[in-house]
Amino acid sequence: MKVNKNKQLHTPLSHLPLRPSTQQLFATRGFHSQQEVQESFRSGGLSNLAAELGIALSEAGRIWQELQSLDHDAQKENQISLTNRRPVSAQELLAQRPEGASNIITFCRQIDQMLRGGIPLGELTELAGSPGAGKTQWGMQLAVNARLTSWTGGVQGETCYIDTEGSFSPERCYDMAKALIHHVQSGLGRRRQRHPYLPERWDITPEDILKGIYVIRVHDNAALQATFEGSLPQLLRERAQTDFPIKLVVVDSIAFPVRATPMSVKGDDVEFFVARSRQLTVYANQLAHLAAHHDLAAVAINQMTTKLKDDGGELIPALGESWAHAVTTRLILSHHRGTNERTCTLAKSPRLPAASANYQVTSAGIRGVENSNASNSQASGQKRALEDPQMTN
Ligand SMILES: Nc1ncnc2c1ncn2[C@@H]1O[C@H](COP(=O)(O)OP(=O)(O)OP(=O)(O)O)[C@@H](O)[C@H]1O
Repeated sequence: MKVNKNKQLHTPLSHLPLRPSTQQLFATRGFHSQQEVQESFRSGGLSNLAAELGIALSEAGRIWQELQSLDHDAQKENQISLTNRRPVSAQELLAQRPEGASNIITFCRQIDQMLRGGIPLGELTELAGSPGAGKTQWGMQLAVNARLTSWTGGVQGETCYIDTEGSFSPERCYDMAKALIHHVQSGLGRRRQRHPYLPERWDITPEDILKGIYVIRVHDNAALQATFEGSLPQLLRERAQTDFPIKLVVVDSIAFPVRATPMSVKGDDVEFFVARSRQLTVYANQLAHLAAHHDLAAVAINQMTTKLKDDGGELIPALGESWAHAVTTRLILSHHRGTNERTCTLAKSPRLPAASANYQVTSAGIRGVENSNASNSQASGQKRALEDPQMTN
């Protein structure tokens, strides 16, 4: 049994937001503080911790990682509390919401309804899907849509597109931008009959839209880290005071560099896994922080992986549980074989019910599928452009 050496200096494990099964394990094996767990790890790595807890190495890795992510959250909370110690009521938080659109329209009516307006600003959204589901098409379409003006229900912003796979296509973006302008322009005449204050035309070219999409190509994890810590925050600051601040950051994909680049850790696979999960938690926190601080939508594109089960395999988003916990909203894209129809499923949201809606990839970009039986949006409430059937399809 482990002896409690320095209890008074450290928060008891029972006071930490750990999973009940982890709490119980620590209690039965005589671990009372984080310090004791760290000492066990330092003296012989995960295998020592696993032996002292009487569990498998992989389980010890998971528990170690659970503790590490708490450390990171605590650091972040400390940073925040240095600048803002006053509790804020929920009513104040609601009143502090910035004016104007708070979502990036997806251009698919049913998906916008499902998400109550589109991809939310101020938080991290994950788009996960199997190869060919249209993830990159989504990333580019959102980048184009982010430029929509406030009078079309848009957020009137620019995009930073972090391309880790080399799949960003300026030609495809150009086509989408052209189609978007055409779509807005062609509906304007009719809209002006009801809303005469609207301008006669949207004075913009596809080139203007492309100029507002900043692409950062990164080839490995080190470059991604440097981007999150340097060039991305710098770009956000530079654009913040302009008429078109960055309103969307797309990482396409977050999985590729993290899964492909070996982490600089010594030891076995479990330590590698722990280092990777920790790195992902840091990325998720950085993206969430930038999203909240700059009131932008952070979109991380993720791949799918097969989880082996007794009765076969199940396709789930890659990168594991701690990443899944860190994202605010999770959307899963799937492709119906033999058709162009695809489904977007809202798999995780802190405020919306689970739902799904269909979409297709067309030459003009991502578009909705009207009257689709497969659509199952339970969400009600529409916003701005959604009230106008001209804007989404
Ligand atoms: N100009 C276009 N017109 C119509 N469909 C297109 C066009 N360009 C791409 N697509 C369709 O988009 C799909 C590929 O989308 P995308 O590259 O976004 O997939 P992905 O989910 O990112 O895949 P991966 O994980 O392999 O990168 C294909 O089905 C392709 O046919």
